[in-house]
Amino acid sequence: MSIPWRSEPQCPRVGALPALSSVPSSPEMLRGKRVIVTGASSGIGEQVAYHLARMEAHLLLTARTEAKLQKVVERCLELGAASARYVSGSMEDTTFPAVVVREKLLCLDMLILNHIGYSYFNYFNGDVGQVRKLLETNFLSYVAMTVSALPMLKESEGSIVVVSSVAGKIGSPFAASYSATKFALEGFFSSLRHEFIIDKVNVSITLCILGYINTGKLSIAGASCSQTEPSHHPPCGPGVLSTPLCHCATGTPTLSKAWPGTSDSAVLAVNPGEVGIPSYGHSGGGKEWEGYHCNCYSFELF
Ligand SMILES: NC(=O)C1=CN([C@@H]2O[C@H](COP(=O)(O)OP(=O)(O)OC[C@H]3O[C@@H](n4cnc5c(N)ncnc54)[C@H](OP(=O)(O)O)[C@@H]3O)[C@@H](O)[C@H]2O)C=CC1
Ligand SMILES: CC(C)CCC[C@@H](C)[C@H]1CC[C@H]2[C@@H]3C(=O)C=C4C[C@@H](O)CC[C@]4(C)[C@H]3CC[C@]12C
Repeated sequence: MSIPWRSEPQCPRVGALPALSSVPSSPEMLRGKRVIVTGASSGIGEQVAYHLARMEAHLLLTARTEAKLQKVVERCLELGAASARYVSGSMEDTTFPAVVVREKLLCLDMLILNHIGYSYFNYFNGDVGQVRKLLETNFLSYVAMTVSALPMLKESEGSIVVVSSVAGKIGSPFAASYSATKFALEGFFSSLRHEFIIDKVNVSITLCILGYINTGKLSIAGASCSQTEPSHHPPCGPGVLSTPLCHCATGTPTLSKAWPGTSDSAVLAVNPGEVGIPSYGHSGGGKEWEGYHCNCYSFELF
């Protein structure tokens, strides 16, 4: 299996990624593209990696658990990845983002930032240290990865995909620290996108606003959800999600629509579910959420 990143003296141009919403996406669009997926050892990141593998991309996967990454890499190769390898390490380690990007590659077309550190979902317990740690993992490492990757992404006119959450758009109980990290992503990357436009930097930034996707990890203490399972109509899970997520990174916001109150097509809500979100939220331009389809639920306090 050829290693596409370091073996070539100069990065071959494999074609710029098309602007969002301009071209229908197809499996060919990512063939031969060099993509980093963070948090790829499980959940949504793992499924996105498999999807990219089927599209014959070159993959560099990261997470902490080497044994899991090894298995994911093997599966990606079986599924048709042009190449696949991993770097294990923790995004709590402030030196890790530069290690991943600068020491492991010369060329990059797409950076998919997806990992999250452990969060407890309960009343905020006053632990500032925990908030600081989560900001490091869920937010600052995204910034650091972006800074390290930007020279290569400018060269390839590539894309940055930031996986965020409904919790980064609206506050809900029991998610204060996690929510803060996702709001931070929104502020930083939306602002950066404007700067790229002003500076004519041809690197797209896509924020994916996800509702609840069942990866088997949810346990929320202190609250009961009005629905404890995600919608089964249509079936919903990380595998279902990976298709629209990859599409939104490459062209067509399938199964998605612009977030209410935004006109920027790069800000997408990607939700395969059809459960209506309660219509009390407001966003950006002050439009109501009413009619907005999202696979998530209202909380009820005990
Ligand atoms: N699932 C859902 O309902 C929703 C998810 N999202 C977003 O989707 C993305 C993926 O979520 P999901 O798949 O559920 O998450 P998972 O918990 O399933 O996966 C998290 C990934 O991040 C890795 N990871 C955890 N801690 C660290 C660390 N310190 N350094 C580096 N990597 C780490 C994990 O691997 P390892 O433990 O091996 O390091 C794993 O690969 C997240 O950004 C999340 O906010 C948004 C809305 C809803
Ligand atoms: C308007 C509000 C009532 C909406 C509330 C929506 C709530 C229920 C939704 C919005 C974002 C969702 C969480 C999320 O973003 C990421 C993860 C990580 C994953 O590993 C386990 C699931 C978890 C905790 C989701 C749980 C459900 C959350 C809090």
